[in-house]
Order: sequence, then structure tokens, then C-alpha cells
Amino acid sequence: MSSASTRTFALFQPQSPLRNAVGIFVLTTLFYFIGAQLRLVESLSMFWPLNGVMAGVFARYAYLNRLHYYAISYIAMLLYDLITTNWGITSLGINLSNMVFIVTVALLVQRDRRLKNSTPDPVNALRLFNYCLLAALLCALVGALSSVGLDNRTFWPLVADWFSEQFSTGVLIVPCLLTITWPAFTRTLRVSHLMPVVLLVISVVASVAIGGAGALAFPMPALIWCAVRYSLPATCLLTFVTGAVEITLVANSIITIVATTPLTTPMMFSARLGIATLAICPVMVSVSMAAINSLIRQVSLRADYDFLTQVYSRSGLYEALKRDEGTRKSPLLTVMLLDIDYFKSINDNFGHECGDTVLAAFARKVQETVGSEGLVARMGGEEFAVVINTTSAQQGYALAERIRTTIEQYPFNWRGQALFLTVSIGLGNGKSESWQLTDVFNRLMSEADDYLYRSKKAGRNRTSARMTEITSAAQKAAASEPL
Ligand SMILES: Nc1nc2c(ncn2[C@@H]2O[C@H](COP(=O)(O)OP(=O)(O)OP(=O)(O)O)[C@@H](O)[C@H]2O)c(=O)[nH]1
Repeated sequence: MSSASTRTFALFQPQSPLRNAVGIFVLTTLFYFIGAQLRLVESLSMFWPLNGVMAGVFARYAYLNRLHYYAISYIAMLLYDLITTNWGITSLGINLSNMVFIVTVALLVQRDRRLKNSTPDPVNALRLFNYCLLAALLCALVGALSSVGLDNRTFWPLVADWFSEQFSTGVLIVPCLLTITWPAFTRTLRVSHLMPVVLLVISVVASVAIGGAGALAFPMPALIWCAVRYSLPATCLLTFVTGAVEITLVANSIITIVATTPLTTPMMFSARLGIATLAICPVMVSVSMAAINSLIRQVSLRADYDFLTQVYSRSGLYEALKRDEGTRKSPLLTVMLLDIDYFKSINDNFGHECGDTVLAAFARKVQETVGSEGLVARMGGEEFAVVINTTSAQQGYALAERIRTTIEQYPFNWRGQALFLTVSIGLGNGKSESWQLTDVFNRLMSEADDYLYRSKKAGRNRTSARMTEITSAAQKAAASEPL
């Protein structure tokens, strides 16, 4: 799910086992500390981020999936308990339940990776939701078994509490950990970009002000808006923050979902599950948006380029011209239409495959001759267009002649045999205003088409243009004048 355009965290590295071990130890201790601090508020107000964070870390970095790294995380938890609690042997079981959650999620995500299911698609987001569900169930069973009797609590309420806590924090945190990247601010920030976040804050405030069970769903429209507007990592982060804030506000009765206080375990169970279930929606929308955008990029790339020759397609050329509008400086545009002479005979004599190879090599040679400044497009069959900014009609004509002679002399290679081709060219030259480039192009294209016809008619392997017509008419007139 990670974006290639942004840098990823470098806390862990495949070749640095010591660094990884220290990183895992510190992260485990840090998040154990944070969880323990939240736990101190009141027994039901927990938000236990450790398991979600460590599951995300192990799931994200495949090279951390080693027994000794898991063991380091487990030892860090035991040490923390040893120093800060008097749980004694019970700590082994309680922390084993944490490890059950971490290992289950990490292994299931890694398995998906191996099966090549790591692309952002809504099914993967849903799968992650199920993995958290399964991991939370297993963790709750182990956790409740180990802690039954602590604080006089019985098995099933413990399972419910443990499960809802693990599931909600897992669903909120794991997608975040799997997608998080360093922010790359390439665009200037406009106030309108912040509107989804502003609405999100307003909806959380409204949840507090209005209260009731429905209040938990208030941030949903804002989160969906975030999913449509922002990147997947940003959406996951905002969903996590909103969910965590809501859980904390409900647990501390700041969002009042029931009139009775203190909140009972079943109420908190339901609230946590509700928040977790709602949290999957923006993530799925965001993943769908990422999949749609990547598909659009692929499709438009395919439409913009000719598959065989790798130069622009006709529609791609128009798009490129539209992009150039407003930025170009040259007042003159040259459009060339090139048509390979007797191309049919290549197909007839050497086969279609040879024809294809020659077309691709021809396009490469033309692009090479015009350089990166010129746009080359395949207009269809063996007909190509070149569009280039020029300073004079002569410059355009000289370039066309250079293309023609280059092709004439170039030995196209087909299975060790050298094939020689010629090309006929028609030229259109004209002034262009930057805002009407495509209109000018259409006009010059029709002029180039006219002159291409003349090149073919005059015997092929030549360049024709208005300029040459004027020149040859002047030459003819000069020749016919009496001495
Ligand atoms: N191999 C191959 N041949 C193609 C492709 N597109 C068009 N052609 C062939 O290009 C040939 C064009 O033939 P014509 O239009 O008669 O033109 P020509 O033989 O080049 O003759 P002139 O243009 O009159 O010099 C046809 O035989 C088409 O089948 C392609 O993508 N691959």
C-alpha cells in the first residue's frame, strides 16, 4: 500500500540486525508505556496501541519476521511488567496474548504479500479488517485465560473487553502503520485543501455536544471526504486519530452514549466495535480511490502512446500540444507529415513481423533526429507526424531534409539483413499563438497533408513545402526569362 513517490521510514534496515533489535525493543517499551499510562485513567478507558503498532511494524517489514525479533518484543513487555507491576507469572500469559495478536496479523499480511495481494484494492482493506478480527479473538482468549481472577473479573467479560479493545485499536492502527510515509509537500497548501479536516474537527465537537449512540457516526462524512481528497496514508492517519479520540471521549463519558455512568463493559464493547466498524469505511473508500487513480493513469498512458512504436499516439499528441499551450515561446510552428515509401512491399516481402520491427526502428530514428524538443506521433499505419517549434520556415525544411536523408542512409536490420527505406515528407509552417496551438496544428496538418501528396506524386523520397514551391516557381520564372 505504500507510495513509491515518498520516502519510507528508515528506523529498520535489512542489513542492520542490532539496529532492528534495538528499534523493536524501544518501540515495544515506548508503546507499552503509552498504553499503561492510558490504562491508569480507569480500567475501561484503555486504548492499547502497542499490539496494533508492533503488528504493523512486523507486517510491513518482511525481514523482521524472525523468531528472535518477536522474542525481543516479548522480552521488552515482560521487563516492563517486571519493573512496573506485581503480576508475577501472570505477566507471561498476558503478554503472550499481545504476541498472539502481533504474530497473527504480521503472518497473515506477509502471506498476502507472498501471494501478491499487496496492491491497494478494497478487498485488501477488507482482508486487513478480517485479520484484525481473527487476531483480536485469539488474543482475547489467551489474554482472558491468563488474567481471569485479576481484579476479580470473570472470563467472558474479560474476553469481551479484551477483544473489543484489540480489534478497535488494531483496525485503527494497522492500516496506518502499513501505509505511513514521510509527508512530501509538493503542492502549495490552500485553505480549500484543509476543509475536510476542518469538517472533521467540527463533527467530533458535534459528537461531544449532541451525544447519544448516533454521535459516534458524526465524523463519517468528513472522513469519507478526507478519503476522496487526501492520500491513503493521510486518510488512514486521520481515521486512526479520530477513532482514538472517539474511544477516549466515550470511555471518559465526554461523549455520552448512555445516560448511566459509569459506562458498563457491554456499552464500551459496543462503542469500540462500532467505531472500528465505521473506521473501515474511509479506508476502503481511500483504497478504492487509489486503485481508480492508478487505473486512470495506466489507461491514459496507454492512450497517449502508440504501443508498437513508443511515440505519441494521435490523441497523445493533442494532449501534449494542449500541455504546451501557454508555455511555449517560439512564434513559429512546423508540422511534418511523414509517410514511408512502398511500405507494403516490406510486409509483402519480409512479413508483417518485419514490418512491425521496421516501424518501431523508424519511429526511434525520427525521434533521435528531431531530439527531445520535437514531438513525434504515429498518426496511423506507416504515417507519422513531427511537430516542432522553429524560428523560420527554412529551419523546419532543413530538419525535414535531415530526417529524410537519415532514413535514406540508415540500414534497418531484419534478421541480419540490411533493409533500406525512403520517406516522403509534407510540411506545414505557420505562426502560432500559444493559446490556440491545437487549432494551428490542425491547419498546418492539412497543409502538410497536401504537400505530402505532392511529394508522393513527384516520385517519393522528397520533402515538399509551400516554401519550396515558391522557390521552385521563382527558379522556373528566372529560367524562362529571356536573357
Ligand atoms: N507491419 C505492419 N504493417 C502495417 C501496419 N499498419 C499499416 N501497415 C501496412 O502498411 C501498408 C501501407 O500501404 P500503402 O498505404 O499502400 O502504402 P505504401 O505501400 O507505403 O506505398 P506509398 O505510401 O504509396 O509509398 C499496408 O500494407 C498496411 O498493411 C502495422 O502496424 N504493421
